[in-house]
Amino acid sequence: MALTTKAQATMAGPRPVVFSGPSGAGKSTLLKKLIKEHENVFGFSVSHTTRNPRPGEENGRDYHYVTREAMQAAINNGEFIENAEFSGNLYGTSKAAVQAVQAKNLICILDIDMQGVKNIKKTNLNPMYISIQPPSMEILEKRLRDRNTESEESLQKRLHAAKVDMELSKEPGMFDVVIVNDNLEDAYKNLQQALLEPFEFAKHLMGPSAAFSTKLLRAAVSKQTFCLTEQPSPSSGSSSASLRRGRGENIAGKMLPEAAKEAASLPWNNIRPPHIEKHWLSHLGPPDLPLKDRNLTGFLIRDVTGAGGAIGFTFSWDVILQVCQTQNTISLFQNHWFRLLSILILWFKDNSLLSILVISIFSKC
Ligand SMILES: Nc1nc2c(ncn2[C@@H]2O[C@H](COP(=O)(O)OP(=O)(O)O)[C@@H](O)[C@H]2O)c(=O)[nH]1
Ligand SMILES: Nc1ncnc2c1ncn2[C@@H]1O[C@H](COP(=O)(O)OP(=O)(O)O)[C@@H](O)[C@H]1O
Repeated sequence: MALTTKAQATMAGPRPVVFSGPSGAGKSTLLKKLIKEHENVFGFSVSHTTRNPRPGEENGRDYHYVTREAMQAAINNGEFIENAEFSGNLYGTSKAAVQAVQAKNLICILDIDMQGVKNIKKTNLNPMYISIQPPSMEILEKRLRDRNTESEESLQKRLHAAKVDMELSKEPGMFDVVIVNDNLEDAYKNLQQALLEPFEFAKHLMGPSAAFSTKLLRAAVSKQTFCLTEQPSPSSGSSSASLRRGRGENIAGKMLPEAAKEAASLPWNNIRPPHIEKHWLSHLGPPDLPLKDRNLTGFLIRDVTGAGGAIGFTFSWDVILQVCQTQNTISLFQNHWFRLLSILILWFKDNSLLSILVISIFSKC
């Protein structure tokens, strides 16, 4: 057995995660906790701002604190992915800030306001969007007052912006996940669930190989499409063969042999919690969605067929099967010649384009 994913060539790194929500909703509180607990997985995109640092904030860690002139010059120079005016100050995400996180192969977390969300949607960053909302305006105001960081004027501006934000965030499709931060523990649990569910499953599958799981988590969170297989079988020989050919470097690198060993020793029943399976399958889109309209940017593959080792292949046999099942072309795969042809192609050519071509041609049959 093996687990693998492969990113589409156009993806620069793991898929980022955007956090937005009214000032005082609890974004920083939740983000700091998340990043602290998973520092090998998530990295914070340090924005630029013209506002003054608050006590305890650090230049370069919380924000890059700059003058309006310097920031405007950098914006004019094309150094920013997005920027916005909020409560009388400029804020912006520089290209360098995101690149710095992605260069470490971490999932980049952005904390931006609603204007930022709208502007990011016009870029090709393709993040997951999470909205953190307060339980009510009254509670938001109390938290902002208790935080004791704002003047009355700044507080009023934030409360005004919060009303607009809370309305806009209800727009369908604006966010992938909305978390109401009432009880902090519950909100954090929900956040973890949204981000880490694939990871939990992977951990369950992979056992205690933390380093591998971490890599898998990154892969899992950043890919939009996951494929599950039908029939587990305890074959891991083919995977190690692929490994020996040095094809396992993509996500798991040197940890793969260890992971494969662990996985081989796991019992085969009881490894697919149904709710997680449903969650993953939902990423494939509705069954009648044509292949070309699916957001097939990557796969998490369980190689259970013994048909060539999923490691290193963009599309293993089971993935093709899964994709085609959703397209009702399953009968195709009952054709032994086609099976043989696809296995041969996958075995000899680690070439995703060719696989896509084969799938496309045959799925139209
Ligand atoms: N568009 C955009 N908004 C940002 C950026 N950095 C921070 N913000 C937003 O600016 C707003 C004010 O942030 P801040 O002054 O730290 O106050 P706080 O949210 O009350 O802690 C928040 O809604 C942040 O999400 C950025 O780079 N771009
Ligand atoms: N669930 C919660 N219950 C009570 N207080 C909270 C909760 N979440 C955050 N806070 C507090 O509310 C204030 C605003 O949170 P913060 O993380 O600074 O919000 P944001 O980053 O969205 O502006 C902080 O003082 C924080 O300690």
